Formats: sequence, structure tokens, C-alpha cells
Amino acid sequence: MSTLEIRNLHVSVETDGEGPREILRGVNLTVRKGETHAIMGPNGSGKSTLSYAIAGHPKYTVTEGSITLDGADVLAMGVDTRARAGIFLAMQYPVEVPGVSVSNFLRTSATAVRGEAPKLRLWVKEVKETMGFLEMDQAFAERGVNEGFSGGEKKRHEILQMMLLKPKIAILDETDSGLDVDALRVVSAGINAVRETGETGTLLITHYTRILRYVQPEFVHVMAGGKIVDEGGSELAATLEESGYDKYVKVGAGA
Ligand SMILES: Nc1ncnc2c1ncn2[C@@H]1O[C@H](COP(=O)(O)OP(=O)(O)OP(=O)(O)O)[C@@H](O)[C@H]1O
Repeated sequence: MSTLEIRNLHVSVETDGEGPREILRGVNLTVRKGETHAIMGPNGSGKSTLSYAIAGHPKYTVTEGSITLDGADVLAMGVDTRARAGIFLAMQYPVEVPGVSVSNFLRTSATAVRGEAPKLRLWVKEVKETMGFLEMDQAFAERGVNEGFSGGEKKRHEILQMMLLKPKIAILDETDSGLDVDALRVVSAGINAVRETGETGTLLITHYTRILRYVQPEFVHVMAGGKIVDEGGSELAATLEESGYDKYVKVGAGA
């Protein structure tokens, strides 16, 4: 069973001129295959830092603790090895890659992750069908990656990648932000389609409960001040909608 285990994770970021700053201060989290976890929390609590640390962003240094995937030391792996091991990050702000078409990007990514090129005819069919599922115009396949895409189109493209790459662990960093109602419905359907295979563990980072009406997590974790300060089931998300994060901000800052 695929399991991502994070133990006592401390992460620092290199600041401009002020040396390293500790952002994560002892995060513990276990995500198993088939499970959906939501990480919620106020601005600046460390949610994106957690996602970057798992994916291997070079600006973030793990100073203490461990991350393992099926027992293998993720921290000893480079970014590309992590992706091949089955870790996928849908970024909060997807970057443009001008001059690289979506179709080339997707096929190259799939070849790298699978270790061999997908059979062309089957691959083309799969990409077409998945784009259809996500209600994306097929013309996107020939456009530069994220080049001139709207915010919502970028997020659909992230989910398209996830559906095609079929990761063991999918980290979705604010995939819901900036989506209109229709895009939210379609993106959520994509997340649920992957989830229903039972093969992927999902870490859904969000501020809002809006997406959790479509994608119901079994586990909700609240992050504040670089730590997980509360945990529960989907009922916790409903409580947060009512109460906000105020009480957690104090807990996160205090300890
Ligand atoms: N390069 C950096 N230099 C200085 N501070 C940084 C840097 N990168 C991140 N931080 C700080 O780390 C904290 C956590 O940021 P992070 O992006 O992980 O929070 P977040 O919970 O994802 O926030 P949001 O919900 O607003 O996206 C913030 O206070 C942020 O300013």
C-alpha cells in the first residue's frame, strides 16, 4: 500500500538578505493510497511550503524530520526521482513554458514517469478523452504550456496532468482558487475520478470549504504557524466555515 509519511518536519526558506527562516515547525502527516486529506489554514501558515518540501523545491531546506514514500527516503531523492516515484504537485501558480506545446509536455512527462514512451495511438486517445472529460478545447494541446492560459485554464491543465500521470501521491495546492462555478465542478470531477481509482493518495490544500462540497476528504488538518494544530473528519471543515481560523492563529503563534 502506497503511504507518504511525514515525521517531525522542519523546513526553512532562504530569505532575501535575512538568512534562513523556519516556516514548518514539526509537521506530522500520513497519507495512504486511496485517502483524501485536506490541509486548511490561514494565509502564510505554511501550506505551500509543505507542498514544496515534499516535491523537492530547492529553495526549501529540510532541517529536521523525515519524508518517506513506501518506506523510501524521499529527502534523498532529486525532484525528478520524486516525480518518478509517484509524487505529483499541482502548483498554486502554474508556470508558463513558452515554446513547449501541451501535447509534447504531457507525452514527455508520461515517458519520464512511466520509464517508457506511451504507445502513440492509445496515448492520443487517452489525452483526447481526458481533455474532453475536463471540458478543455482540444486546441489547447498545441498551445505553449500555460502560455496565455486564464487562471482557470491553468488549473484544468494541472488536473489533466494528474489524470494522465496517475501519481501515487497527488498534492493539489489551492487548485480551487480562482475557479468559477463550472470550472470548480469540472476540476473536482477530475480529482474525484483519480480518487475513485483507489490508487492515489490526495493532499488537497485549500483555504475554502467550497471545493470540499465536491471532493469530500476523509481527513481534515488545520495548519497554523507552521504546525498542524487540529485534525478531524469532514465535519471539521464545516466548523471552520462558521468559526474561521482566529483561534488557531493564536495556537500556532504561541507554541
Ligand atoms: N522566500 C521567502 N522569503 C521569506 N519568507 C518566505 C519565503 N517563502 C515563504 N515565506 C514565508 O513563509 C510563510 C509561509 O508561506 P506559505 O506560502 O507556505 O503559506 P501558505 O499557507 O501556503 O499561504 P497562502 O494560503 O497565502 O498561500 C509566509 O509567511 C511566507 O511569507
